[in-house]
Amino acid sequence: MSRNVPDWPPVDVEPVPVHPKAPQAGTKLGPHYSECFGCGDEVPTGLRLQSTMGDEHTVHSQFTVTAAHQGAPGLAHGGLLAAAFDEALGATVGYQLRKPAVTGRLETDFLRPVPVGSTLFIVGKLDGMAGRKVYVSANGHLDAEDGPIALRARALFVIVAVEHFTTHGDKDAIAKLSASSQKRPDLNP
Ligand SMILES: CCCCCCCCCC(=O)SCCNC(=O)CCNC(=O)[C@H](O)C(C)(C)COP(=O)(O)OP(=O)(O)OC[C@H]1O[C@@H](n2cnc3c(N)ncnc32)[C@H](O)[C@@H]1OP(=O)(O)O
Repeated sequence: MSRNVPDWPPVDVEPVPVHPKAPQAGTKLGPHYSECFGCGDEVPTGLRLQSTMGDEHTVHSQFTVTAAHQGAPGLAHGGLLAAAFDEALGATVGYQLRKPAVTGRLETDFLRPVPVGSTLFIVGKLDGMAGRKVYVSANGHLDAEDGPIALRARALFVIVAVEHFTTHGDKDAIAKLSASSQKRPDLNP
């Protein structure tokens, strides 16, 4: 079945300026915040995505689907898969720009069912930037780096000031993020 996919990025973009201190290829990333639903190691019900820097400005993330992630019997819930991609795309942006950014728009194509027990190998890549807008996309391969693509996602992240998190979230957000970051000397060269 053919699918009409709109142009991407949808606007003229510049290359994304990767931060000179972005982690080297092969570096294991995250959790960027121990209480993050997507990657945190202190969230029993979290997705626990594990990410690694790849070559050519990519980030590779793995997400294993458990019984807690079901929608239909034996199959992953679609919204939860979108959450996993939000995390993987956010890591692709955040670790490479080293600037705070939030998801403005996220679109997901579900191409194959994702069974409980399977692992998605998600490869996120930076597609370009226009002002504060960062365009990023990812493919999710089923059960192997070169497995069939089960999901595709595209997102717009918007760079924000750090005050975004203290104003709208927790007044101690910066201290909490900093404390999580201090546990990761590999990310603070
Ligand atoms: C290492 C770190 C790893 C981190 C991983 C974390 C992964 C998880 C990431 C998340 O889930 S973040 C949480 C979910 N997202 C939010 O809660 C964001 C809520 N939305 C907002 O706070 C604001 O709407 C937002 C900051 C996105 C934008 O508000 P602003 O007032 O700062 O900017 P503005 O509205 O002027 O938009 C800036 C540009 O983006 C464009 N834009 C914003 N939202 C858009 C949208 N939905 N679609 C298309 N364009 C959009 C907007 O048109 C504009 O384009 P131009 O510069 O060309 O004028």
